[in-house]
Amino acid sequence: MNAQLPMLDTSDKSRADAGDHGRVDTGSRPLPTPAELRSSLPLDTALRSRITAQRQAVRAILDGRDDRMLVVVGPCSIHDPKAALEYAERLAALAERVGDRLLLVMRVYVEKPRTTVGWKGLAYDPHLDGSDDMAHGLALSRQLMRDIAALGLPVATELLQPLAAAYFDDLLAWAAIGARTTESQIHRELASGMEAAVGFKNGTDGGIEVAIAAIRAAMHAHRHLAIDHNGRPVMRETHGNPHTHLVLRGGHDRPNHDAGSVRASRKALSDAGLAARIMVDCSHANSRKDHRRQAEVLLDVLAQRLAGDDSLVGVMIECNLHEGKQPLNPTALRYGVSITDACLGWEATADLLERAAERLRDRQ
Ligand SMILES: O=C[C@H](O)[C@H](O)COP(=O)(O)O
Ligand SMILES: C=C(OP(=O)(O)O)C(=O)O
Repeated sequence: MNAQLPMLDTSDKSRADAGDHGRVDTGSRPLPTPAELRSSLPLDTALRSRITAQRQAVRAILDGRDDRMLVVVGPCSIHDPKAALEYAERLAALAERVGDRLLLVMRVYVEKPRTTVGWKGLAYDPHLDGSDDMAHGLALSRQLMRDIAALGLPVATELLQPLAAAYFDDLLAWAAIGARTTESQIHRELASGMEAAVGFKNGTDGGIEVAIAAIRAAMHAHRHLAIDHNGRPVMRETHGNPHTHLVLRGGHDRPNHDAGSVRASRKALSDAGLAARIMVDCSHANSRKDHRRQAEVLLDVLAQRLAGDDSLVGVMIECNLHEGKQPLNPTALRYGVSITDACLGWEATADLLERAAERLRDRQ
């Protein structure tokens, strides 16, 4: 019990020492703490209240107190803050036009999970060149989310690296835990401490059981290991998040937005004693990775909703200023085009959402 612990050597030299497999850990670069970044990019009282109101609006839809549909829409990933802000300005104007029937929340995805390897997002590699200037990436991400929230648009993101969440989670109205991390206890703990509502994607194989288990886990209070805003390790206590839900994204090229799959998901939720609230991701395996098919998926979900399925509380759409995707070549990038998954273009999405709002109005 009283054994002497070795003194910790935190010098760069120690970090660069060779491991026993003969390879070197190439070192580390210090980053600002979340507290430091938050104080250099603070939220004023008006913005704080606005974000509280945005979160309440999302929760009201999930609780069935507001019969509008939640629409999480925006680029697959953000790589150019200027284009993202132009997108946000257009979306904020559209949100006003359809706001009686749809609550638009912008995807501001700054962390990307990769199937194997690839560019990991603005927060990690903002110069898109492998230099991984994370201090700049985290600051850019926070600043962009703050600018978008200030436009009046609720902000959504995928929470991937739990350590990154504290840099921007005070700005979020909605968050996703992705298909590759829904089964992770660490992400369930993270979701259990979030103020924002959290959607859990079904697994990449299409299985919804992992998401249902995740919802149950995140509803509970947890104690877990974490780093506080000042960078200190802490035992964190979470309160449990009552505003979580299932996101159907299909799996292995098999969609799961059809009425049969939605019915089966509703039953599985109810068998687990959970509220039937489902969002359909119109992209990924539901579109069979063909971005144009997102329109068909959305119209199918809308038809189910109009036929009386109120468990369908929301949809997700991957959309950018311009359609499609492009390879990541930092010296030859087309403005407003995705460098990760292919997206619908702005006009097609705006038209689709105007039509969706119109149909929902007709039902009233
Ligand atoms: O939504 C984005 C992608 O589908 C996800 O990040 C996986 O990307 P990858 O298969 O290209 O790595
Ligand atoms: C990575 C994403 O989705 P999924 O986790 O469903 O693959 C995404 O929505 O960007």
